[in-house]
Amino acid sequence: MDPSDQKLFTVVDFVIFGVLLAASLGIGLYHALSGGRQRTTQEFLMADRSMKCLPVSLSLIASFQSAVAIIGVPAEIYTHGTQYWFIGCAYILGLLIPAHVFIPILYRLRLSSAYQYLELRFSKPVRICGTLTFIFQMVIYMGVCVYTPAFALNAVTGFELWGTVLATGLVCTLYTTIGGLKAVIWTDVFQTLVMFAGQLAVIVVGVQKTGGVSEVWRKVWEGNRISALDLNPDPTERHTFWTLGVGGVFLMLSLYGVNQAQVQRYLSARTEKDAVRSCYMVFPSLQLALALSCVMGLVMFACYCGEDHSSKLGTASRDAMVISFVMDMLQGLPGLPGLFIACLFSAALSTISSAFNSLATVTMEDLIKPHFPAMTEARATLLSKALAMSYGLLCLAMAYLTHLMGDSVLQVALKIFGMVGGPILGLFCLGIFFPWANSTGALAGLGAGLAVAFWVGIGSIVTRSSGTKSRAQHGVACFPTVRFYSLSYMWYSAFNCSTVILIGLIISFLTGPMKAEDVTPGTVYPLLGKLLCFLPERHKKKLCGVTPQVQTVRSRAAPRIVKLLVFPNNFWDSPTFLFFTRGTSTECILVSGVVAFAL
Ligand SMILES: CC(C)(CO)[C@@H](O)C(=O)NCCC(=O)O
Ligand code: NA
Repeated sequence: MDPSDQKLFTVVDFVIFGVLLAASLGIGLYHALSGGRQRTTQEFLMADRSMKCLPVSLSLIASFQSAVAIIGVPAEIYTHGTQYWFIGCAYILGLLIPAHVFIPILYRLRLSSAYQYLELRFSKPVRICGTLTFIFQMVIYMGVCVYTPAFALNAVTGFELWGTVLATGLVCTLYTTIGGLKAVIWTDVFQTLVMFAGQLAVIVVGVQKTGGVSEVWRKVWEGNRISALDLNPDPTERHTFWTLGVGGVFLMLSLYGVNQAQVQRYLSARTEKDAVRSCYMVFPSLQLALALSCVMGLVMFACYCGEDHSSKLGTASRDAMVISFVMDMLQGLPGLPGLFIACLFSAALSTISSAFNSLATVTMEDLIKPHFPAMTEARATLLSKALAMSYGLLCLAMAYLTHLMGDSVLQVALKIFGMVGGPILGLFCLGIFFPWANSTGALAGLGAGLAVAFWVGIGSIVTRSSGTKSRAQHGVACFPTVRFYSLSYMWYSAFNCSTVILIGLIISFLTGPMKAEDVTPGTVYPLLGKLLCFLPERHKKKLCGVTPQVQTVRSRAAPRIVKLLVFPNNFWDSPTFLFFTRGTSTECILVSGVVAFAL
């Protein structure tokens, strides 16, 4: 560290940063020594399925709100104005659909890994392909997450880059390995609060130094940074209402609907109601997080008036400029630079800890356990801990790979979500909404989805064109493929998800669609049945695969044989009813057993 930094960071700052690390480790240690002492995989990976909704909801926000968002969003607003803020519109459907479609289905199946669903609905190979795709996504993403704060800090303050990466990775690995999911969730709660506090501090000080709210407003208004709703339908336009508000819904679904890191949190909730409620509670907090990042970008603009400070920093990165702005603002206010660094690292730690734990879970549940059904619980837990630790170390290696990429970090992260998360979302949608889809279709769909995703994604990197077109270039005639490569990255999730569904359905129909009675009960959401509620009952049954199965069982109440009509996919209409006929009368029982009455 050179001498100028010693002015920037006082003892108080180092203490605050130290407290963050110590508190995170302390929470890890507490959960290693309390409760069941992390001796079962149920506790280590599922937090004993006993979490209440408040910690779960704060933890849900923390998973995908990393230093990438803290630095990347202000950099985006500073450069391009507030258009990105409209992604907040996508949070509505992006959280309502997970709460009312994905959570009920996944929670009621009592899964441990989201990808178990794929085996129940399709087959084992689909589950394994889904799991491998998820691992690929999270491993690349966590590299970006651990690298970003270290890189930005290094560019501005001269903190040793690889030392910072190593420290973050190791601290996180340690508390994740000893404390399990409980520690991950409770550190998330603490870290989310630190994250909000740090951003708020920068904004308050920044507004004050720029001369008050009205002055900030005047400058960003005159500087043309307040964007009107852009309704341009062109899919190559990087940020418009359609790319953000509609494409963003698919991005949100891939993160909040089917990503293991989030699904694991829903499954760790005490009850389904807690899981749904926590998903609802994400909405205001995520809006707050978005607003804080956007306002920080505006304050930065008001302060610098759009000047290009990158030459001063010796780096062309807008991301590093955000840190330099923050340090400018907070200089001479003991404690605040430390709080902001703590905020940055809180965001990063809470994301990579979720990644480590979810990766350990899927590797254990989807790849290892099925092959060793006789494994003892003690050994399985030990192995899970070893996995969490190995992914921690792998994360360090991935940080090095990110180092070689070099793009706006926000764009890199959102591209990964779209390119790899989009096809996984497609796989789940195929299973949940289309009862005819079969296993061959799912595999072909996933393969095609990933192939197209990488074709467009890599094409855009090579031709440097993903939605980077400016208005001046509109008239330029391009080759159709180049235009294809310039698809806005905000459409990646929707586009890749649709490819999987389309190819999946075509192949399913060619190879013989799934019959209603072969679909595992509880794995399909009768979407068509809900949409076509005006149709007569028997047509609806055909369309959404709710033909009752006739099962003959011996009832305990009446020891003779009764016929049981089970509506396999109609479980959605909770509470679930079982109809059974006895002689000429039909009886209906509420499965929960609270009410039983004769029809
Ligand atoms: C995931 C969203 C889009 C939700 O607003 C946002 O948190 C975001 O832009 N995240 C970027 C990725 C990251 O922060 O690691
Ligand atoms: Na985070």
